[in-house]
Amino acid sequence: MSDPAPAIASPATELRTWSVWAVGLLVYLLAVFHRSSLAVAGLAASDRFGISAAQLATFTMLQLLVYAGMQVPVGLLVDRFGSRSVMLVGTLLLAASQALFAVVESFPLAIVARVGVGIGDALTFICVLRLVSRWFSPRRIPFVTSLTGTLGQLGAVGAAVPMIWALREVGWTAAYLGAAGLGLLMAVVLVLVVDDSPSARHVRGARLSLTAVRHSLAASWAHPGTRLGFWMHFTTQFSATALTLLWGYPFLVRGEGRSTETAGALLTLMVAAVMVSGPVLGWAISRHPWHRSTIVLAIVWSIVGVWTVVLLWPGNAPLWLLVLLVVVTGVGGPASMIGFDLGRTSNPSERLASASGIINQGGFSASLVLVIAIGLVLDWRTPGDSTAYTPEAFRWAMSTQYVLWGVGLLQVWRYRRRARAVIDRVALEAGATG
Ligand SMILES: N[C@@H](Cc1c[nH]cn1)C(=O)NCC(=O)O
Repeated sequence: MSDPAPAIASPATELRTWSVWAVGLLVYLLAVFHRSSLAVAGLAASDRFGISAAQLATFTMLQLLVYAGMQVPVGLLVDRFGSRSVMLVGTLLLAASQALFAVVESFPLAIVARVGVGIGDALTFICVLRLVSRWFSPRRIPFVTSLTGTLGQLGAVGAAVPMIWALREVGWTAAYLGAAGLGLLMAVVLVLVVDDSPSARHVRGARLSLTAVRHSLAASWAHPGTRLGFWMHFTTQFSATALTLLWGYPFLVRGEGRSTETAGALLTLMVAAVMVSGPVLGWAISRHPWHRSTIVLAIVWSIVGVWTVVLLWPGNAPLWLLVLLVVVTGVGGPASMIGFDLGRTSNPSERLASASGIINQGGFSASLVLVIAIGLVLDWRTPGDSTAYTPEAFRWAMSTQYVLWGVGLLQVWRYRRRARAVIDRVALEAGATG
């Protein structure tokens, strides 16, 4: 139920389409960069704000909380005001918040800045998804959507090495002001290049009233395809997100006895797995849209299987098993993008962004719950106030994932049956291939 296929005929139109996408992608990449820019600055942040490791983790949790909580309002805003306007506000807010983070020295003000980063970040991704569905033909949307999610993760890689370098060479304030400056630059490029659709600079939806909002959200949620998308997103990505945003490094070093270099290499390998599997999954679901949920179930069961072997392994898991773990878990990230495709084919164009917002909430809420649960269980299984977590404590903590997998798999299975009962397979496959 996406927009009618735009006629992508001339090379000039093709070039215009890919230019708009490239700018949208760069803005999303920058949002991921800002989101991740604190991960490598942990020690410097502790010194600057005089905070403990637990307070440092508050930054990550707060950002996730704000991001997840903003998804539905942002979806509604995008349907109402269009991608161009909302994305511009998001980019400026990200730049302003990073600039604030660059100059403040107190923990409460730093929290305000990170909340700003969370809101600005939330204003980005749904806009890019909406641009993709307006600019590309339905046949290309699943692949381009997947490519967007995948390439966007390079923002996290960009946040690692350059930020480590900048923090060391130019110091905290200049490093974060530099990051903010990139946002200003992108805002200018966005204004120059991005239009909401091939035929209009701005595409605005109907005015938002409380009743209209209620009806629109209720209609999206009532469709089993939207719910299936939500639970797919919920179930696939939390393991990878919790590892990359906070717990991967301590788990590999303290829980599995690996050196810091090996842990870093394993987490980099996870990003490589995302890069390779994203386009493959995008291609697979554009060829076999009816089997989207089967692909998701197979991936989630593989993630559960590998984690189970790692957690049951007596002593430290061997390196080959940890390699398998990060690769299979990493594939969960791009697999979550399949959820958005369910949203696209189950909702009319005018509420596509709000449906995407609902779906995007799934994975990030689950990730937030997991990040908190791991922290709580680690503290519970570690004597006193020590943060010298043992491998045994990590085994307990990582096992909390089974609750989320259990709920998610059950819901995917339930809504897959309901969605299949209402989706017209012939029309779906014709739309996807034609
Ligand atoms: N699951 C991510 C996208 C992704 C793709 N590969 C790895 N992760 C997602 O939902 N992204 C939304 C966002 O704002 O990043």
